Amino acid sequence: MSKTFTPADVATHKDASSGLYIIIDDGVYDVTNFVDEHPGGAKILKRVAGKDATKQFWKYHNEGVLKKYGGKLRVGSVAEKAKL
Ligand code: HEM
Repeated sequence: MSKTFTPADVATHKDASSGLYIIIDDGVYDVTNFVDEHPGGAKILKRVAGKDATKQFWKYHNEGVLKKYGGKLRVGSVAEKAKL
């Protein structure tokens, strides 16, 4: 199911109780159940939860990562681009 989120909606999902959402490009990803298996570590993902992590994401990953995990983790799209 795909939803449309504003950056403000995503910002409410920044801890384990509300779920950990991050924005990459125009996508919103729920990484709540992924943090513990993230090869880059849980800490770094928790730090960007609720935020636009596009810059950080593309610094450490390539297209293949979103192709592999995007289908499983993507919960929707951002209505407007977050200001960095
Ligand atoms: C949907 C979100 C994400 C997914 C599915 C994901 C997945 C992965 C995967 C599969 C790797 C292993 C390396 C590779 O195959 O390229 C990795 C490494 C890493 N990730 Fe992520 N990641 C996500 C978000 C992030 C974010 C937002 C950050 C930074 C804030 C981050 C930081 C890192 C770092 C530092 C590494 C280690 C790179 C290295 O050892 O060279 N990741 N991630």
